[in-house]
Amino acid sequence: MSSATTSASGGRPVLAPPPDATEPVRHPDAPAPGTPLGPHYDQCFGCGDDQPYGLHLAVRAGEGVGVTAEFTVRPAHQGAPGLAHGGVLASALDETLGSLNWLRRVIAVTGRLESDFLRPVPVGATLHLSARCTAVAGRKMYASAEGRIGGPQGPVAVRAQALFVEVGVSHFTSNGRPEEIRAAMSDPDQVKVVRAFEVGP
Ligand SMILES: CCCCCCCCCCCCCC(=O)SCCNC(=O)CCNC(=O)[C@H](O)C(C)(C)COP(=O)(O)OP(=O)(O)OC[C@H]1O[C@@H](n2cnc3c(N)ncnc32)[C@H](O)[C@@H]1OP(=O)(O)O
Repeated sequence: MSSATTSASGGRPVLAPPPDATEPVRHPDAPAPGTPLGPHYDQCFGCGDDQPYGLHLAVRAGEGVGVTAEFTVRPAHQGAPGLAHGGVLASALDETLGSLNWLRRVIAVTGRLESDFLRPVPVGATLHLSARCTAVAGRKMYASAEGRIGGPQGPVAVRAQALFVEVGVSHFTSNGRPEEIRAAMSDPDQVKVVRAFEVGP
């Protein structure tokens, strides 16, 4: 196995939780299963309503620390003629996985995302996504996701494993552009402000 996919100690794959990892805990105030989470930021490429070429991913809370989502591939998302671009599919997986943090009420960003592309996804197809948090170790959250085509029980077209790392609000306020931060903080939808600046996706 290459050094890119193994840890420095013991040869454990970097996306395998360490032995002291714990079960993920759903926050008591997490939305009930089936509740749409809505966009966390209107300009988000993954879920924002104000991104004309964005994915407009519709994520719903699932059981435990799990979510489901749908993404319909549009012509703007092509790589090969008539087929979704792999980077766009990885974005859909990333956004779905990132939404898990809202159920834990933790601010976290993607540290590592490993994707498998198993079947081509045509324009017009709807990708039925599901993601779940598998373990937590300190600031690290381990999670996996898959996307099926032809229906929620259809064949798996894409899947991913990911590591998210908990960060403070300063991750955004120190690194993001001030104009976007100001605009997002003045959003009259205070739930969105809390998600963007106190919790994340
Ligand atoms: C303005 C609006 C705001 C909106 C907010 C909503 C969010 C929206 C997002 C929505 C979109 C969806 C989501 C998105 O797209 S989020 C956007 C994409 N992600 C990023 O931009 C993150 C960029 N990276 C960083 O900022 C830093 O590298 C982070 C914060 C990740 C870590 O740097 P930091 O200095 O803080 O911590 P550390 O280096 O001590 O690491 C801590 C631990 O983690 C382990 N580790 C780290 N990296 C990796 C790796 N690659 N593989 C394996 N392990 C890794 C590391 O070994 C260590 O483990 P241990 O030694 O403790 O055992």
